[in-house]
Amino acid sequence: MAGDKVESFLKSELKKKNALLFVLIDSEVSNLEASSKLAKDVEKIGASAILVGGSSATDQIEMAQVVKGIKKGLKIPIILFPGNVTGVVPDADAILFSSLMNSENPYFITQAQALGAPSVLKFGLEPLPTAYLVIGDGTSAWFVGSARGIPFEKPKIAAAYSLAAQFLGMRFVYLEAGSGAKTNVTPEMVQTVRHAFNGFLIVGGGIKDEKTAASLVKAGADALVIGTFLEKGGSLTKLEKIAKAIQSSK
Ligand SMILES: CC(C)=CCC/C(C)=C/CC/C(C)=C/CC/C(C)=C/COP(=O)(O)OP(=O)(O)O
Ligand SMILES: O=P(O)(O)OC[C@@H](O)CO
Ligand SMILES: [Mg+2]
Repeated sequence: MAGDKVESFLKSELKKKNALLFVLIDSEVSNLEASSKLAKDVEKIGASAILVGGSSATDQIEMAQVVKGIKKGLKIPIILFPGNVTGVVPDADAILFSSLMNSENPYFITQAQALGAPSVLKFGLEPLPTAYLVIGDGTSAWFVGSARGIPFEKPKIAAAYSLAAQFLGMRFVYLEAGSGAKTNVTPEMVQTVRHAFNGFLIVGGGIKDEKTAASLVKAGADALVIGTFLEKGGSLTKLEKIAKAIQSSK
């Protein structure tokens, strides 16, 4: 079984930087060359991990090639972010081994996990046990994952799921508004979840400016995920400002 290298790395990064930037690379959107360059560039400006995945990334060969290509010369970990069993590929350092706890379809709660687990073991990936909570509706993750989205204005529901995740032994919670979401998870929800949950708190979906990033970190997020901003051609200078806001706002 893979050890706890990535989890320990993230914890030590947290001590140094107080909150972390994760960059999401969608293997379907960026080609290999662009992805490798992007991964190196964001490492330079202080990202702590690269997530690779997509809710409709079903081409396992393409995913595997992107992961292998990005890895060359990269020091920060590559963490798989699977939307299905097809998202489990070799050469990454770890995997968000997630259960979409508020899905209406048991496939996304336990079945994909059972089908994917043998490959996680075979590929030596470090599983990061993650409660993946979809907030709101209308996004790919919400639709593909058959989520009953937690309303943005119901932080207590998100906190109850996070507490349940903790009692189930999960060490990561991911509050997901969905890639390209019009509105991000609110700081109020992050704060309420922070009070209930002791582990590593990831927040993503629709984050594209320093002010929002700072407010989510102040509310208690440990890591923020940014994908669409870069997919849409957002500049690295602006991302660096967001990274600085994340790392100095607690
Ligand atoms: C642990 C294993 C093997 C599988 C987990 C399976 C689960 C819980 C899936 C959750 C549902 C789901 C579809 C999540 C998608 C997460 C994801 C990678 C989102 C980012 O991708 P998008 O950018 O939304 O994808 P598109 O670009 O395809 O819209
Ligand atoms: O693409 P964006 O909106 O940055 O969201 C990132 C991530 O939370 C999506 O799964
Ligand atoms: Mg995408």
